[in-house]
Amino acid sequence: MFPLIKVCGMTEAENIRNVELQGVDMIGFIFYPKSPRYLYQMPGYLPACAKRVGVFVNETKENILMYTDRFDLDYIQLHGNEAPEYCRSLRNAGLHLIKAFSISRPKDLLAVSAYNGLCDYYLFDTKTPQYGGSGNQFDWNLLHRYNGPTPFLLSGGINPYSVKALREFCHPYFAGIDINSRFETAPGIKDVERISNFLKELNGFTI
Ligand SMILES: O=C(O)c1ccccc1NCC(=O)[C@H](O)[C@H](O)COP(=O)(O)O
Repeated sequence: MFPLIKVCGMTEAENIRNVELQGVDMIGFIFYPKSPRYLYQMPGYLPACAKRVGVFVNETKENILMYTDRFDLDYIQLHGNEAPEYCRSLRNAGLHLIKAFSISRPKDLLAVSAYNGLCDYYLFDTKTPQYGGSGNQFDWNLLHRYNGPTPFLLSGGINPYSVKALREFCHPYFAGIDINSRFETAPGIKDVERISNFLKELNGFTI
């Protein structure tokens, strides 16, 4: 099986249930009001097998704790300019963290080491003024300068045609992928068939 699969930016109950049935490992909910995938009300279904990931951008600790409690979140994904000390304080409160880093050039990886030991995963995404969900890919070769120790999710513009590149991508700390806008019929609504076909292809089945 391919490493971890996270599907991000889900909003609607039946859609969540059907995506979870594809065997994905993590499902992300975006609690950032400026995102077109903002989850503004509790869906009628939340994942029971896939881990629940709450995505936040420069959010207060108080609100993060409130959402964690309300949605029973397994991971908190920090997608803004959150400092290492802020991550430490969330970790000390018992939260499991995924810290996102926006990558467009080698120097963007310099900030990463300050977060070592504070996060369960890093998520390397494409730099965009909207913080995430750009649908654009960055140069994955830049990640060969990253030498751990935190495992990472690869993100940013992954699409149904990324299978070959993903199967060829090799890195000792590569833990999985995060998919989002390239698998949507509308913001926040995922195309289950597109995801299903993609996962079959990724795992080596022909479709
Ligand atoms: O998806 C959003 O709208 C979003 C907005 C603000 C912060 C984070 C956001 N998404 C977080 C993710 O983990 C996305 O999956 C990631 O940015 C990749 O998205 P895409 O390029 O669309 O595959």
